Amino acid sequence: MRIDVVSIFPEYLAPLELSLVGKARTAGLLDLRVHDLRAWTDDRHRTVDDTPFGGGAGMVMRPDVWGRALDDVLTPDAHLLVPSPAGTPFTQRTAEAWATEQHLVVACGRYEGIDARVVEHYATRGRVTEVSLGDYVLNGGEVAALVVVEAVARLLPGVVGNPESLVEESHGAAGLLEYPVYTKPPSWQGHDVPDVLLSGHHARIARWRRDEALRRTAARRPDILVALDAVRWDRHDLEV
Ligand SMILES: Nc1ncccc1[N+](=O)[O-]
Repeated sequence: MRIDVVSIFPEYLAPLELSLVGKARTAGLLDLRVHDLRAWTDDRHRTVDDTPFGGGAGMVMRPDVWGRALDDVLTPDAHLLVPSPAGTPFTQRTAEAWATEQHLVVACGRYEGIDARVVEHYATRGRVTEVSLGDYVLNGGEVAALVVVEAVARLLPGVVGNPESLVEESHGAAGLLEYPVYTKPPSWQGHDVPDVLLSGHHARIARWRRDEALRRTAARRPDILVALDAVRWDRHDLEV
């Protein structure tokens, strides 16, 4: 998979050189390219923004600079992603879908955003998705780019050492939150590991883990339970 990220702060994406994503790149599983949007400016001051039509505070990123950048970076099968608080929510399901793509291009906007005609124009030529991490305002799309790249890259075959570890996760296939995890020592600061986990009784352990996932999800994310109408569970299991 190839991922291009375009930003006026390319150094913001430096953490992607590290760890998991770094390994994926050296293993040739991920071709990640980070670009400085200012490389496509056409003036001495390397200007990327201007005042908004219709007035209002802040600045808007110019369509012509983004157009030259995206014309260079996009390929016919690319999916253009534009992080924005006005985007559609990014979830594990989104990450799974995008992990099967050939080419993702992330356009990181700053200021008040990118001139709307950029999304409009490229939507006529290929797939474009305005995507949101959540209902809060960041100063730009770079943090979202880091999140999207990590969430997608870790799903690429061969990137995570043990694919099994991708299975039992929060927001995994069942959509529930993950159960609590423990390791040695069996007792720490007066807190003991639940006995069932030391029992070696796999069926009971699996049941306990499922119950804990349901309990946590009901307590912290009832919205997920409501959405998971397909989940077969009895309320009495939850004892909540
Ligand atoms: N929440 C956001 N704020 C600014 C830019 C991008 C954002 N996002 O969620 O992708």
